[in-house]
Amino acid sequence: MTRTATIIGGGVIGGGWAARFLLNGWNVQVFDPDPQAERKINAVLSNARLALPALSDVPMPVEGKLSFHDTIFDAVQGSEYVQESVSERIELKKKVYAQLQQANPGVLIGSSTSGFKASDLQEGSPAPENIIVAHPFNPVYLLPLSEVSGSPRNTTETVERTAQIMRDIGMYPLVIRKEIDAFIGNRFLEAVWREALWMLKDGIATTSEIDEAIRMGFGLRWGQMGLFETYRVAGGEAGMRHFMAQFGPALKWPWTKLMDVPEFNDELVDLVANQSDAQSGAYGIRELERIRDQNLVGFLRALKERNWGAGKVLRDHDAARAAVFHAQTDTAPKAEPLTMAHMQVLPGWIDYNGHMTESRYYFANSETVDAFLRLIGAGMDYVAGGHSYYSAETHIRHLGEAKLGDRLVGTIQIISADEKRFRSFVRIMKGDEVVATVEQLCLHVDMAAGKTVAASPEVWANLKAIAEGHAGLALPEGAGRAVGQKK
Ligand SMILES: NC(=O)C1=CN([C@@H]2O[C@H](COP(=O)(O)OP(=O)(O)OC[C@H]3O[C@@H](n4cnc5c(N)ncnc54)[C@H](O)[C@@H]3O)[C@@H](O)[C@H]2O)C=CC1
Ligand SMILES: C[N+](C)(C)CC(=O)CC(=O)[O-]
Repeated sequence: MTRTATIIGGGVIGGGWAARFLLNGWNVQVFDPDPQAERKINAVLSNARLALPALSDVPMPVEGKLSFHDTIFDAVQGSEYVQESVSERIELKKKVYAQLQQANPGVLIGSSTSGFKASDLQEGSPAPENIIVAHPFNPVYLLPLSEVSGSPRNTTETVERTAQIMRDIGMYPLVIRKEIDAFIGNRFLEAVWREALWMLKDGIATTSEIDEAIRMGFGLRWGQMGLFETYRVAGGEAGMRHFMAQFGPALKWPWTKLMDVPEFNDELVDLVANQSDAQSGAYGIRELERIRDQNLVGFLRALKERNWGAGKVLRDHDAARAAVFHAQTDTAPKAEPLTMAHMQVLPGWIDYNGHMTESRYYFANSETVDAFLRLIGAGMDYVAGGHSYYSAETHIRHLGEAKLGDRLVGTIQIISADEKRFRSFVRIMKGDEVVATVEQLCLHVDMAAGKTVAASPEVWANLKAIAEGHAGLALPEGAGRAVGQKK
């Protein structure tokens, strides 16, 4: 059954949450009194639709339904979880909770607050145990971190339930073990922000120079190793102890002005805003958001490739969603082509003609055949034992078009098989339409010897059972055809 989340406050952060829930298949019910809220959320959603699916290697869930409501009462009906993202004013947040808890007693409320502790937010509530902090980072639809911070009034179950909801939408819940203002991320960022303001105020650097110092250097390191792992490496072979011995004394040197806060006045605002306009004013905000998103997708893809940091979260989320599709594949012989793979045309699969690029048809065949090999017992364990199937010949026919977001299914029919080979006919289906067929000959090889040999008795028995099931099927139209022009 489709799950439902309520978003109260549809600004920068509420819009990002709405996109993350929707693209992960949840229905989303929004309340925001701003008449522009619907337009703004749709603008965020358009950017998110381009970015989030580009991180996925398995089909995205079917997008949930987005609805806008005139009252908090309506917006929270039938909802399993509320993400509150109204402006950072504690009285406003508490007023919203009172209305939510009256309309839907027992509903779990996560707050996006950047700094209020859960115990502050819970004050005066009849059900404080159902209010917790789930603090995200912008853009919420791409960055996985959600700082989950409860008070002693929250039960362990509530904390875990919140964390699980975050995981369900592909996030990384970092449960904060001790209640503090601003949690971990913002406590850290606030220190950096103060130092940057001091450098501007003292005329040491411009906004642009400070940004270059970050993005040309340590910012790149932080995104993949954080602070401590980075410094451990900086200690050389002696690691962290050597690093501490070398740089520990600097803690007492006047490197930072952390204890002091620059006076916040119009002069400071003008200084920062004018320099920022000069630095980045040539771009519109939505344009900057798209540039940021594309860069983040590239970084995150690189991390995913290495199964490292935030990239590991992406892989785990893919694996959880892939399990749903695996449950919809065939697991036993039958007298029909077997459904082996479910795919979705993702942004990186599109070519300059605006449709699925040709190499992805080969990929779609590989996904289908690899799943088939796992089914007959020739998966990765078998390969680790030194035997595998290699493809010897492949013929792809393009019969239709697949466009961004299309959902594809790969079916396989075994045309012939013996102990040393099989000839397969894969249909790449979009609904009932066959968009491509891929005919292939695969040979069973001894990988060390580099030659064709008979498959193990178990693998051959499984393959034979499927081939016998398909023996009565007609030779598919197009099978055995050579490449050529019709006369
Ligand atoms: N902007 C950021 O970088 C981040 C902000 N946050 C937190 O997220 C929350 C929201 O911040 P932003 O989205 O940046 O602010 P925003 O100003 O973009 O959006 C706030 C939204 O709340 C709406 N609102 C005001 N009163 C309301 C009410 N009674 N009911 C429903 N909606 C109401 C406003 O109309 C507005 O659309 C804050 O608690 C903030 O600290 C958390 C992480 C990052
Ligand atoms: C500036 N901010 C305090 C609202 C930032 C955050 O809360 C997290 C972020 O996205 O940097």
